[in-house]
Amino acid sequence: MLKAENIKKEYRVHGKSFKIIKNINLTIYDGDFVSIMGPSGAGKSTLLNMLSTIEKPTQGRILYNSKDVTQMKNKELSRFRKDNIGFIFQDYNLIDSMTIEDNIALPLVISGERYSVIREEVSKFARFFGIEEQLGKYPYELSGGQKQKAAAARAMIIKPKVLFADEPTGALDSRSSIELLNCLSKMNRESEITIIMVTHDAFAASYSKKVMFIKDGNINAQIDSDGNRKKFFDDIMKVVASTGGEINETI
Ligand SMILES: Nc1ncnc2c1ncn2[C@@H]1O[C@H](COP(=O)(O)OP(=O)(O)OP(=O)(O)O)[C@@H](O)[C@H]1O
Repeated sequence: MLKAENIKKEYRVHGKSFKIIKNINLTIYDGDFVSIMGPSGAGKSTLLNMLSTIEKPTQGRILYNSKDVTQMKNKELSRFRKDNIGFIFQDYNLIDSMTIEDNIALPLVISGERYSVIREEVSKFARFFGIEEQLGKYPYELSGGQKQKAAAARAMIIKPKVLFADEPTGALDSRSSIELLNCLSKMNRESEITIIMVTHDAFAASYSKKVMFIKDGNINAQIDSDGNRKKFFDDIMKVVASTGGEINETI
């Protein structure tokens, strides 16, 4: 279980302070799939970065099964991330000079896994994401959708407990978005990995089980899916309309 208690984030720019996250409390249960939505500049990525331990809150606690990650020192935090957390970003963050196979394998190479295990795991995840044909290629030879699937395979190969995704479909066309969202949703169902995703896109959010809306640094609404994706999409759009939202409604 992941809990944020009274978290606040303030940035100081040229001596002026900006309160980006004002006071957020939330609980995310194991196996959940949560989207964070809200207008541009609302603090979605800032919240995601704090939940994923990339940034520390100015105040408040973030607890993973009662363990406060805001108190961890660098070494402990690195180990914690390596064992528990996966990331996918809008711009893939693949290493251009390495093949897709080597990109996906990288976390296991770093952790000193045996070569035979690495090969087996890479082909398992490449199969899951439907990119076996791309393993020998370099990132520039792939489409955006294929690159994002490779990035997702690389994030998943260490079997994280929580996968954080910041606008993972932001640069993808609708077909690639659907394929990626189907993979994420399947992974969430089958391996019970918790997924926390920032998105502008109500269609992408409709694949999750819960949407938290943030506005002006606070959570101002939260809705749950009853399993019917189309109905959930309509529910999301209603909240977006009522809170006045700047949110995409692709498809
Ligand atoms: N390191 C930083 N230093 C100063 N200000 C920052 C920093 N990171 C973010 N901000 C500011 O915090 C605010 C929220 O940024 P954030 O990226 O969390 O918003 P967002 O909701 O994810 O927006 P978008 O949808 O446009 O990506 C913005 O005004 C941004 O300029």
